[in-house]
Amino acid sequence: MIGCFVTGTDTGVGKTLASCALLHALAKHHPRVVGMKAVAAGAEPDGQGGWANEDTLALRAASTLAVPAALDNPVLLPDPVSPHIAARRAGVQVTLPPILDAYRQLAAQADAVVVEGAGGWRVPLSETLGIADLAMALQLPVVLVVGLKLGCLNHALLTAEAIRASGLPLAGWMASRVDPQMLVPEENMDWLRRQMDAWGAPLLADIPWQATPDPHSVAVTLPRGWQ
Ligand SMILES: Nc1ncnc2c1ncn2[C@@H]1O[C@H](COP(=O)(O)OP(=O)(O)OP(=O)(O)O)[C@@H](O)[C@H]1O
Ligand SMILES: C[C@H](N)[C@H](N)CCCCCC(=O)O
Ligand SMILES: [Mg+2]
Repeated sequence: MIGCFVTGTDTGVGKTLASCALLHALAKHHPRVVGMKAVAAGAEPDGQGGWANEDTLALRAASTLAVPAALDNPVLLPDPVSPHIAARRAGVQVTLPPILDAYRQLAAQADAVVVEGAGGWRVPLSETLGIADLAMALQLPVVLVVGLKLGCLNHALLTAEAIRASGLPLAGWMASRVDPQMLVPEENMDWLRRQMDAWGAPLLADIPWQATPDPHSVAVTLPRGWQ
């Protein structure tokens, strides 16, 4: 069973796009791939009389294994805010055991599981629990998505350092060119690439700015081993 945990330098940097691309790529050689949005903050009508999170729906569309919502999105919080606040507002205490149980059930059925975090590495899930704790409990290699924009160099290095401190392997990183107006993007990429190389983290994808995000077009660019 292949698994990874996708984190980012921030919220809104392209983790969902990157996770869907990983699923499409892995599906080329692994018949049963599934995405997991362990903790989702924000829900929309699902068109079937219920509620669903848009990241969960995107991951589901990129998965080849259909599973109950309790497995691919064990925690769904209505408000699109930090999960610890969304949970408090919903009267929910986010704890690890139900999430780990859902992950184990997915891992038992799938050849590959891609778990998308929420926001960045240190986002709180409760007063005592955070995204990093979840990644450590899952014991998965981490893929870091860097939203390429002014400020991302600092965020990328801080996040890489924190992942290293957690003891989890940093399997690689992806750049997502979220700001088409960014000045000197290649110079930023060059510095990031050298820093991440020094961390032993290869660049897995350089995702161009896409007016309509297309995970299939990213999947075909991933290195061997991921597809
Ligand atoms: N390379 C890109 N080009 C253009 N738009 C992008 C790119 N990457 C991400 N986006 C857009 O930026 C927005 C945020 O991306 P996305 O939802 O993947 O972020 P995220 O990191 O998954 O955030 P969250 O913490 O909410 O899960 C989306 O509208 C997405 O389509
Ligand atoms: C609601 C949003 N789309 C994400 N799922 C959650 C982002 C939490 C960010 C918290 C923070 O770092 O300030
Ligand atoms: Mg997302």
